[in-house]
Amino acid sequence: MAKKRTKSKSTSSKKGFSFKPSKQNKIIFGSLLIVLSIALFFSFMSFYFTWQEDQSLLSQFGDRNAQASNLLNKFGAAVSHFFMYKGFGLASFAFPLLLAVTGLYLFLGLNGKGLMSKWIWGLIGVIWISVALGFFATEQPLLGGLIGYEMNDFLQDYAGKIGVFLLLIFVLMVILVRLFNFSPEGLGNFLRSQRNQFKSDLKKEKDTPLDEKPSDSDESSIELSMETDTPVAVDTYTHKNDIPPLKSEAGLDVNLPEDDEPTLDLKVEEVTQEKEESEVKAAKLVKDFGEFDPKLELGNYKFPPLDLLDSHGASKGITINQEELEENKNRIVSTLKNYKIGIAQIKATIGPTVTLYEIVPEAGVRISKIKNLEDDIALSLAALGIRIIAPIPGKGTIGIEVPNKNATVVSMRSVIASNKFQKAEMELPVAFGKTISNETFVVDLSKMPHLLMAGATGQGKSVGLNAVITSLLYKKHPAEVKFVLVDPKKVELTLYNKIERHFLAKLPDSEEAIITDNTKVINTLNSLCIEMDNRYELLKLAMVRNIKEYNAKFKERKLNPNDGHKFLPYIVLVIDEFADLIMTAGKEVETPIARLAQLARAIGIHLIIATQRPSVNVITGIIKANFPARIAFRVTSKIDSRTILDAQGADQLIGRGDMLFTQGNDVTRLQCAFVDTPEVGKITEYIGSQRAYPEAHLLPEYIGEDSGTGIDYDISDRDAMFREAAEVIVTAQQGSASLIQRKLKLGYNRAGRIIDQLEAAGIVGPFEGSKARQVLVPDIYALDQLLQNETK
Ligand SMILES: Nc1ncnc2c1ncn2[C@@H]1O[C@H](COP(=O)(O)OP(=O)(O)OP(=O)(O)O)[C@@H](O)[C@H]1O
Repeated sequence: MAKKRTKSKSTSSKKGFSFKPSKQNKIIFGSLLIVLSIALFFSFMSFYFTWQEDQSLLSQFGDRNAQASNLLNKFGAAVSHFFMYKGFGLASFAFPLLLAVTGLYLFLGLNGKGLMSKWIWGLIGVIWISVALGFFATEQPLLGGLIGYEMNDFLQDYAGKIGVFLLLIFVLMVILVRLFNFSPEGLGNFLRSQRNQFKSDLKKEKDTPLDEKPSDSDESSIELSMETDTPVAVDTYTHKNDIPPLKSEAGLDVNLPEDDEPTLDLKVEEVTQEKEESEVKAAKLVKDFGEFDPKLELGNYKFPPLDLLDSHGASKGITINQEELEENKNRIVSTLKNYKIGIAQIKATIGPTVTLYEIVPEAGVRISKIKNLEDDIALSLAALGIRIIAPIPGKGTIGIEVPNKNATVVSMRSVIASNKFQKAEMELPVAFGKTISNETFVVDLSKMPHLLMAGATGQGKSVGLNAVITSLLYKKHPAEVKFVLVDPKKVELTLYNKIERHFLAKLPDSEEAIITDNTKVINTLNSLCIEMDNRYELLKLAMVRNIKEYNAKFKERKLNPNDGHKFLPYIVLVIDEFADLIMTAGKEVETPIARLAQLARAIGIHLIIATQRPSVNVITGIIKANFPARIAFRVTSKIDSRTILDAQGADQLIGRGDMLFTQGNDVTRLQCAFVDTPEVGKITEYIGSQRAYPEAHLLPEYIGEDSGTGIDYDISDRDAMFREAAEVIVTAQQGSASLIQRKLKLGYNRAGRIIDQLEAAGIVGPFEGSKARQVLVPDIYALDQLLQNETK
């Protein structure tokens, strides 16, 4: 390898600027050039002071006794005379520089590809400087040297002074364009940046005493005037006193586009480097401490055992009376015959509450005919709650569901113990119950992503909610999921108080975690909206798309808690009686619920809403549109069924946990798992008796509309949208924060603050509970008057 490398190096140097391929020779020759360049530099320097004294000695170079005043004696005097006097004057300093650069290239064994162009441009520069000095410094011919003087003279004889001047300008342009990529825009940018820097320097200078200004920058300015010849740059440079060398060099480079590029490169490198660094750091942290375990704080937490649940006599399995089966079959066949519908085949599937008779009609029978006769068939069969499915989706058969005389209870215990639930690899697995074919039905709440539950009173909603919560309690650790429970009925969810410090979330200042007061519900919903916004911000910072990816990244220790990152538990909001809430608080709850339903799925906030009044003013279009997953328990009318499911059928259910579930398209009939209040009590008792977090999970604080009453706001402190908000309120004659939110697309906090400011300004009245505030200004004209009088 090593051999290969030396070989390739030597071949590349052959192509470049090298005389001898061997490394030693290059070092020797390089050192010679460096030494020579130093000798030349000192000779040239002292030439300016000694040239007159030494001039007479030039002819006596061979005389050993003759001593020159030049620092390098006769050698120095002769060489300087040749370069400076007879040659290019001051520009000759470029030769020691070029020699030194060449020497360094050779000495360090660098690839000498660019050397040739350095020499060419160096020589062009030398000629230009010497001619320019010959042109401008006519009084001091030594500055331009003989060549500069003579060339100038020669050119002026043909082109005159102006011609030579223009020629010098043109060559300068060529040098600037070719060598420094000069362009007018670049110059513009450069001057602008210099002006800004100059301004900021001036500002700084005001703070620093004048005598601190540097005086040692002359050397650099000489060097630079030779190299770049850009007075602006030199001028600015001398004004600087604290710019690091790298920056000042870049600043002096007239080639601005090039100047931009390296900084851009540098940024990109920084980012990738940072990323790599953080990844390495994360890997090291994981190696040292293992992955982050959110459950560690309650490491000894024990999941509730199955024994806490009752089997409700379901261990016996489904008992079906053979006679009943036969009887039902015969009645179906004869009834259909009455309507002239022939049956080719009939099959029964026995479920916990209903038995499904699957019928294959004779060829030529139209399905629509059977569908139309649904009510008549039901009447003839004289059984309660017959549901006809014509045809069964995905099958060419017709289904008739007939309730069993003795329904079997589906116990929560049996569904929790089922393999399907135990092995469910879901984020939020929920075991609802059993299907008609007696299979356990498990769905992922995080995929739903929100659930609407409706049904007439006493049909099993509360049991359904308990089944959902119980499923999650059996599968999730307190660190992984938090519940926000809203219970306007005040009795249904109280049992969960015991697990407040394990599983519940609440507002910082509230005493009770379970919310029973409607005004608190509004605050909680708005607080959840803030939590949602905060979580989106975290997801954005972490560059992930959803809570699952975020938590995975956090566990891998790729997200720094010092930057505000934390493990995010799922939040499940359960509202037991939505109708009551929407009747009293109206839009104020509908808007945040709709917002949460629309946006919260990615950040792990899921809503479960139950209502016993499934009318359109409760389940509004906006709510429905955002709740694709719906459960209907038995309802009293076909209209209610349509309101919930967009299909009929819920009116034909038999109650006691008999339900229809839809997640968008198909409707599945299920028997809800039964979990009784004492069982829930035992579970919460079991969890509640274990070590808990110091307090319930705290939601972000929400400053409600009522909190700002009576506060005198300074006019200058008003929100930028104050005026627009006032116009919206006055035009609509409705003083509600949610109106401002909607019309001006503002956040809850901000709209709340604006309402307070409007109250302080006397535009709206004080907070009146669930009602909108009174608007005290009748029209826009009066508003204008009021605001004008304020500023006087
Ligand atoms: N899945 C079920 N299996 C067996 N029985 C059930 C089931 N669900 C409900 N029941 C029975 O129905 C009764 C009423 O249920 P639940 O309290 O859930 O009704 P609800 O719809 O919440 O009523 P409300 O709206 O008045 O609160 C229960 O006490 C229970 O006896």
